[in-house]
Amino acid sequence: MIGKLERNWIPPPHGLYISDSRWSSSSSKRWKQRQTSDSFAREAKVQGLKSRAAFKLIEIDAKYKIFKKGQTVVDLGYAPGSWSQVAVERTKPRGRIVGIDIIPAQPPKGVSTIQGNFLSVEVQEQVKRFLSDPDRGRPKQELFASSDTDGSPETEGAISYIEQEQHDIDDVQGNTERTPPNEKGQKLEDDRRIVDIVLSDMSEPWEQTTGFWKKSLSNPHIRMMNTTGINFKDHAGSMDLCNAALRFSVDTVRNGGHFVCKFYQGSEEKHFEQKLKKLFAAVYREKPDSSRKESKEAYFVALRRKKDVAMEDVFGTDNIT
Ligand SMILES: C[S@@+](CC[C@H](N)C(=O)[O-])C[C@H]1O[C@@H](n2cnc3c(N)ncnc32)[C@H](O)[C@@H]1O
Repeated sequence: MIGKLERNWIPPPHGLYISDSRWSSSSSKRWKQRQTSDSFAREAKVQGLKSRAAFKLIEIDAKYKIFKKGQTVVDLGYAPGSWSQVAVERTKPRGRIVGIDIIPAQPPKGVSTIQGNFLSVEVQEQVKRFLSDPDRGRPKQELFASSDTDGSPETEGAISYIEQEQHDIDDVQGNTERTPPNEKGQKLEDDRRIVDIVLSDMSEPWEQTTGFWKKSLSNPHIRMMNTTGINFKDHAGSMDLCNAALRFSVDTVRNGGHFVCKFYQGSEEKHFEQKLKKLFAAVYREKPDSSRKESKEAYFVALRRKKDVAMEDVFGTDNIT
């Protein structure tokens, strides 16, 4: 079903929306009503996608062409998983997709997942450890395939499995001095950053009509960022998540890699945009057609990570924790 996703996909026309975006006791009923009258939700169902959110990423990719075969993609706030589904489809056959979410969810096919609060430094470190093996989470049957029907996977600029192996041999044999000593530190730093794209759609949890979380002992929904309909609160919460995603990207995104991040509009967004511009060559704001008009959500699309930009260049010396 997901094979129907095309790069030049044209969004279906909008259905009728119920204008109240706040969540109240009767909101579940309204949500269901809205889903049935929403052409994006209907289309998602037809295409076997886990949510209508997929179309936001499809629209972004149609415009900016961020995906290529073989990429490593980190999907922050992946659940229920429609962005990851799109990423798997567009990076196959050798791409690897790592999803992180605070709530437990069934991973979409071909996606490795880690459950945890991404605002926690420990969780971020766990994700980095997972990523540090460039082979981990990559489809095995494709890794050793001699050919594939779509042509060679594009891993332009990527550290492939074979290249990584060569690095290890060079280290053992002391061959690393081929790189001039003054550039060695930067080279090692560059080699460690092996993520091609960080996606963050972190915000309110997806609607669960039946669910474990309401009964959960750890009650995870009170720890995640839930949208409230109170604009400044949603904005502040989303800026925390955006900053966590950006910090992580400084450490993990390779030169030339990309960053897509949802935010709730408000006074801090300009400052965040300036930080993005320090790390990326081009920064755009997007409000995809498939994003509900009444929602204050929008997306930053930041393209082509620049070389030689450190954490303090982006966040300043006071803000390094
Ligand atoms: C709008 S949903 C993402 C939808 C997803 N992009 C898709 O296409 O299916 C937002 C997700 O962010 C997650 N989230 C919110 N705060 C988080 C946090 N601090 N750490 C990890 N995940 C978080 C929520 O649990 C929720 O599943």
